[in-house]
Amino acid sequence: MHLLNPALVNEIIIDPAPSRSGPSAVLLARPEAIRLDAATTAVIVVDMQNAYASEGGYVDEAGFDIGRAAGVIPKIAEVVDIARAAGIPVVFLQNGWDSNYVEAGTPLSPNWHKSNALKTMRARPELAGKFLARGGWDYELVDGLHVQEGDLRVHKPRYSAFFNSQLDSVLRARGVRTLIFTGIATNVCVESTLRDGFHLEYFGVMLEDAVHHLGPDFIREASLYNVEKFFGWVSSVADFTNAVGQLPPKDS
Ligand SMILES: NC(=O)N/C=C\C(=O)O
Repeated sequence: MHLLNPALVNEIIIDPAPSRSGPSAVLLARPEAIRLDAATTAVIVVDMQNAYASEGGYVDEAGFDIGRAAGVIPKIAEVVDIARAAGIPVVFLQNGWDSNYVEAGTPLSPNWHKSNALKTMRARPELAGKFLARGGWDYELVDGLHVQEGDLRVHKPRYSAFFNSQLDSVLRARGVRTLIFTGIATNVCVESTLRDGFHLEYFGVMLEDAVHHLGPDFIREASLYNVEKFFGWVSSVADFTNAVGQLPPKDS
């Protein structure tokens, strides 16, 4: 059974899994609508850690404006709840390294030079060991977003979650084809992961009101443009809610 939005019947609808047999729904998106179902879709929550959205976390201490970051937390909570109810897997990504920063690399790694967390800790030795270390507060997910039974948690040591992590195998093992992206930062880890997903043949959809950027507002526009034009699709929490609402509840 395919539940179509009648308003879309004459529009282009991208179908990442045309041989599916179960119910599907149409997610309104730019530049085209995209068909999704619970069996081949996953929600990816990128790095919603204290580091990126809480006062006193890495990004705040490094001098970025985190004023609007907290605003995406309830949006993401909504997306995650809706996905769980429909049986769509939710993957929480967490960015960082072991507490000795071995995984962060040495001066032979560009990460050692470009990571603003590492740079800030080197510049301010009183902060050494504080940022993005597994086991620490900075690494933990923000209050308001919690891994629940049935969710997946994937650790990642670089901006793209497809490098040196289990993400690709976790997704392929479940037959996932479409990735719904939420989290921080639109222009860094979200975009990097969506781009690498494109090259691995995943269909990436960014929910524009469930992501937040690092840097000036023009970078958000640039990132959304890149996704819409070259790497995937852009949709919203309301459209995701509407589409998933057309799917049967989990175990029904
Ligand atoms: N989660 C991210 O987008 N991170 C961006 C920068 C960093 O981790 O230093």
